[in-house]
Amino acid sequence: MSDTNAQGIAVITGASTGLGAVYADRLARRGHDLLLVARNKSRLDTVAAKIAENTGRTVEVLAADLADPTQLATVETRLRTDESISLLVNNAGGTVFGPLSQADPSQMEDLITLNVTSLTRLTTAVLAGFTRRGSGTIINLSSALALNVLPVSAVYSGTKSYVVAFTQALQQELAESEIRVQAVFPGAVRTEFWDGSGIEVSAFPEEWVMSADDAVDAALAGLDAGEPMTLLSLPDITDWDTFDAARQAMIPNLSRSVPADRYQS
Ligand SMILES: NC(=O)C1=CN([C@@H]2O[C@H](COP(=O)(O)OP(=O)(O)OC[C@H]3O[C@@H](n4cnc5c(N)ncnc54)[C@H](OP(=O)(O)O)[C@@H]3O)[C@@H](O)[C@H]2O)C=CC1
Ligand SMILES: N[C@@H](C=O)C(=O)O
Repeated sequence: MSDTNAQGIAVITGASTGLGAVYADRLARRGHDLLLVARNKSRLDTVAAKIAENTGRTVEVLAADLADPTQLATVETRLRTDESISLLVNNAGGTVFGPLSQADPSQMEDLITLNVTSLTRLTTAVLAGFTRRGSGTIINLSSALALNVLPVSAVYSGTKSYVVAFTQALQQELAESEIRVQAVFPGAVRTEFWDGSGIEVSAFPEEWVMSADDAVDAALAGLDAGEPMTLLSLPDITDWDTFDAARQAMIPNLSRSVPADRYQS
């Protein structure tokens, strides 16, 4: 699945800072031209100018709020129609941590719109061209909190679990094609993600928190190795295989004409 000396445009959402800005740098160094998406145009311009100067690649920016249907549609149209696009990183995402009983429903809805709806619509849009051209790569940012579900992460963990199921289904749908889909599970990474989230990343022990540089380099190493699921700090990836094998082992018994014995009197 390596895309070293890559061709084509890589589209990275949430590229104005954090993991997205590092993905942009690394993918440009691998030979991609870039289309960078986020809300803050001046920050995007700064990231783009630096990468263009360092790598000589063409770097375009598209300022868009992916939680806004009209602005999202503009990005979708570009993904659906630009035949040069070869890679999409669905990285833009946010969080709010706290008990759901005290949550603002509108804020939760906005989180779902960004983390789930925009990722789904952008993937659908880019797949149209990937399917026509018979190749392409999609990288979906999930989270360790898809697996480490906490009392304060009902909506965030829910959105990131969606990313896992969505990615697994797509991997099956596209298994016979040259289109690759990877889910990435970062643990805590030192970025602006934590600002205003309800949790101070500075309160975590140093050994829990990865740098954005290390996180993206590890994620791309997982991509190069052909991993469908990349759990950045998990020492043994076969732990994931064991976990997923247990899920699959249940499948033959998940739909039967009669309830399980324990539900019958
Ligand atoms: N940091 C961490 O500990 C972890 C992060 N992740 C995931 O990794 C991904 C990247 O996180 P990280 O880099 O840390 O986050 P940051 O908060 O550092 O960056 C988020 C990026 O998304 C953009 N963004 C936010 N909202 C929108 C929006 N409505 N429309 C368009 N762009 C938007 C931001 O730019 P702008 O404000 O300009 O729009 C920014 O470029 C997320 O999906 C996150 O859930 C997963 C696990 C752990
Ligand atoms: N994955 C991180 C947040 O999304 C974490 O594990 O804290």
